[in-house]
Amino acid sequence: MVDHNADLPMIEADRLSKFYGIFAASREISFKVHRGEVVAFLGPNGAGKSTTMKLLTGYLSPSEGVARIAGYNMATQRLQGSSMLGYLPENGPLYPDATPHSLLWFIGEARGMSPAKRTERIDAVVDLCNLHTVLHKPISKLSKGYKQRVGMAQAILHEPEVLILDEPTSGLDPNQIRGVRDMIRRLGQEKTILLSTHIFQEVDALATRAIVINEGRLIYDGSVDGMKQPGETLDDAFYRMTKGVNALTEPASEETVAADQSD
Ligand SMILES: Nc1ncnc2c1ncn2[C@@H]1O[C@H](COP(=O)(O)OP(=O)(O)OP(=O)(O)O)[C@@H](O)[C@H]1O
Repeated sequence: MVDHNADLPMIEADRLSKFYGIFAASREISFKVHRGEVVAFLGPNGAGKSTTMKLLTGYLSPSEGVARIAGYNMATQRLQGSSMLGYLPENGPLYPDATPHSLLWFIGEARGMSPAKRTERIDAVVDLCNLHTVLHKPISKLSKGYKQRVGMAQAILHEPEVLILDEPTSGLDPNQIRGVRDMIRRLGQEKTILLSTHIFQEVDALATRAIVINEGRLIYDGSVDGMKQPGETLDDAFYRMTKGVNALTEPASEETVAADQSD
């Protein structure tokens, strides 16, 4: 039985690790996100953000550690945890042959909603995500922006308290980015949200707290402003913390490499 008190973390990574052979995609990641927080999940390409999000949602099983959503262990109580959770995966919704309407209908059914409730909720998310014009087109034929909106619609269909959003604005045009950001801002007034992004403007606009991972390990968990040293932008702070991993810069000089290895 889960104790639903106000202090219960809505998202909890408890020493989560995922190994592929000897490679650790994430290693002993621990953090808690409390009700009403909007937290940015940052890290260079390949840092382990999507892996950690998949572990938290129960989509992947951890090699070690426990993922909890609203106190439910996602390995042993996944159904209960999933009922509280909406997840936008990195590559948007699957089922390319479905239409947004048939996908939402199917997901509503799978989540145990009555036909009347399904109709009511589909109408609501179609309005919220502005899907009217594409409702009966195959998802495979939709633009990236519309696919992403269908992904958001399926994530919020059952009015979950917790949202895990993996790069919700990636590949969108500036107007679509603004629309998705506005939606996240509105949802953030009521929900607990963990969102990964590479757009620092988005971090400043939406989140008050940031969790940074690099090479599978958690390297920062604190306020967004606390990441920055005096005079630094968020961009500078991220570069310093992750040492320019994956940055498209000139190869480091031997001196720099030697200095890097000494710490
Ligand atoms: N199934 C798998 N088998 C082997 N390695 C994997 C597998 N899935 C992910 N990885 C590796 O784990 C590491 C972390 O990947 P992950 O997708 O979690 O990174 P990410 O931080 O989300 O990156 P991005 O910003 O590019 O989306 C990468 O090096 C990736 O190649």
